[in-house]
Amino acid sequence: MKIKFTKMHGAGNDFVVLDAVNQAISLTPAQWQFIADRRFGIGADQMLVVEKAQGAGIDFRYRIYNADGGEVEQCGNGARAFVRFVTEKGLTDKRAIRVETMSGVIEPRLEDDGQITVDMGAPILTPADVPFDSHGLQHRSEAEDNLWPLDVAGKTTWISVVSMGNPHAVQLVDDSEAAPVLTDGPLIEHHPRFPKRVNAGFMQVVDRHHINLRVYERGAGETLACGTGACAAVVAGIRRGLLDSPVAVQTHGGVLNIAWAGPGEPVMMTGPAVTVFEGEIDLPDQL
Ligand SMILES: N[C@H](CCC[C@H](N)C(=O)O)C(=O)O
Repeated sequence: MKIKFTKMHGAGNDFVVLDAVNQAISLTPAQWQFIADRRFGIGADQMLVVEKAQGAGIDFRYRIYNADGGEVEQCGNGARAFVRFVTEKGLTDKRAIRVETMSGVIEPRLEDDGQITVDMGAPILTPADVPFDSHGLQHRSEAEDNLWPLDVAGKTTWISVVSMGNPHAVQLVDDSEAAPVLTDGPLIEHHPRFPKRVNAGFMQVVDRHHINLRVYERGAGETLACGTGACAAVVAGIRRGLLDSPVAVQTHGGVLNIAWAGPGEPVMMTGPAVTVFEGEIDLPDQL
């Protein structure tokens, strides 16, 4: 099955983007895994599928698949790549676009300087809605935030839990480069207290307007940047009284700028999106 694709990235978080407006796309998890494979396939952290809108007043729908083949609710860097894609493909002439995802409608906007700002919606802060199973745990209050003790390989790790439509567990570390991202990341991702698994963020506060962040992503492993992870980390840092909006989030792939005015308010994310190359893959029908 021949499929045209566009290879893109947002701050190094890389994507294979498929136009499902002009070609029918219906793949199995094994086929998504094949596309994501960096040796046997194209290689990507996530695959993004751009479709015609389904709801009134909505311009597009976009679906997100992790490298492990699972469909997920939200992708912040992907939302910026989506805007670059539909603009470059001439699928819209709008600068502000309403796009429906599995977790609701977001509003990305192409800025004059080429950066893209996305209204990511308000964070979800009730543990059960993240979802996080807090039963039997005693949280620790820090300013506006509740920190939860997570048993990670016999060690207690205090985490904030935040959903940006997708689940995040954010912990504070002294040095993000020395943080146990590759050892503790998968243990947190698959921790039984996260029924839908979780993205594990490791945040180092540099000052009240700057953090370093690494994220071990659900279904993808450590990525060079995580947009929703940057949003979740800034929300957690502001609630803990450690940060003031706006915050520059330094990731291994570049800087994301996050602003949040407080509970009930949307998180605004600004960052880059780059088209790397176009291609066509002859995808095996049976995998
Ligand atoms: N791995 C994430 C999806 C992609 C999120 C990340 N790439 C972003 O930019 O937000 C999850 O399973 O929730």
